[in-house]
Amino acid sequence: MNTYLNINNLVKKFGSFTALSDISLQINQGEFICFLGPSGCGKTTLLRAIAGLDLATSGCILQDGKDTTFLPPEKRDFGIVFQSYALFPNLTVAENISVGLHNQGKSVAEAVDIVNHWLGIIGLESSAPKYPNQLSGGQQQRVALARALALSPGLLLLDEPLSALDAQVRTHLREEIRSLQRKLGITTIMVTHDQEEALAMADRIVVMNHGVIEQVGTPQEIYDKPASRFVAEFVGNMNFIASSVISDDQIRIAETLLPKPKRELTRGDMFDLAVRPEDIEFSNDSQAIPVQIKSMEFQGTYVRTECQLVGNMNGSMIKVDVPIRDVRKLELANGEFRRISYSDDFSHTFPRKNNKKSTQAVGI
Ligand SMILES: Nc1ncnc2c1ncn2[C@@H]1O[C@H](COP(=O)(O)OP(=O)(O)OP(=O)(O)O)[C@@H](O)[C@H]1O
Repeated sequence: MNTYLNINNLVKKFGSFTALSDISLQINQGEFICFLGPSGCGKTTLLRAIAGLDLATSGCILQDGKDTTFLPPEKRDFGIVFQSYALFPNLTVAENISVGLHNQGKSVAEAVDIVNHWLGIIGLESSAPKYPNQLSGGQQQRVALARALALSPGLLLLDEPLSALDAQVRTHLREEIRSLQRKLGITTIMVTHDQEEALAMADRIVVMNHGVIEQVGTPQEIYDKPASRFVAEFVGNMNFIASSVISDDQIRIAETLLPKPKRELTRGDMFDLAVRPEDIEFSNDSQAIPVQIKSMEFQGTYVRTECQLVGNMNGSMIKVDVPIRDVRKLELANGEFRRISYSDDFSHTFPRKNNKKSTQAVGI
């Protein structure tokens, strides 16, 4: 695959504060990449460095083989869409889309053709003479997208483009953006703090925290094989169950002894066993872990139960998601004592956060 954007050892400082610390990342031609992370992790700063809106302190950025690290934005080849629609309020929809085209030296006739083409793609042909304040948020964001794409950039940058929209419009527009991006084959980077959005849209997700990259991977890799405790905590739901290694082949969770996972764990280690709620099941196996069901919440396609480990009644809850068709078979009820099990293939181990000697279960 061709690398389109090559970011090497990028550092960005604001005074003495390091917003980006030694970021290296390769993005392939045509990929849809999401920068995902909590507020303040540096994702917008990285996007702005790529756009030239904030210059990097050190490191380099190559776009299509050309060093763009210190080029001003107007010398770079990208289109950008911001969270706030950033349309010119005094220009019509058609004029908003054509602004950059005139700057690019297109004739009036060429610009009209291009504008009509994009109005057709975003389904707003009849809105050409309207002003931005006569459009809904979703429509304005479509116009902003058309304006960015009308210039045929090599790179599309999207800075939380959906976060100001209501849930239904957001889901609809994310499908539209993704299918348009696939059709055009344009390399795209989207900043988001919404993990669902990233999991649904991205070819690869770059998970960031405190100015560093924690993990780069496909949505499935990020979800199934979180590379760090931070990723495991940030993406999806995860139980962290306090465990300890008591012998060469056994671990202990509360009062239950279980086979030791086939991982680098040695006798005496205290660790958290991380398991997603959907990867735990209620089991009739007498070796499984005894719990008491403390709450049940109907969630449509599944029921989320919160369970407490028997023998550790002060510990935090373990969440178990039961598919609705199993709920009927299992006849679960609040307050009941049951057993739960998990598979080693769908569990992870992380060093105990506050490495105290304890058998308390830590749920999220
Ligand atoms: N111009 C600036 N001057 C000083 N500090 C800044 C500046 N811009 C960003 N920062 C700091 O750099 C860090 C990263 O900011 P950034 O906007 O990249 O975060 P983010 O991950 O995009 O968060 P959010 O989702 O809240 O926008 C933050 O701590 C922020 O306060």
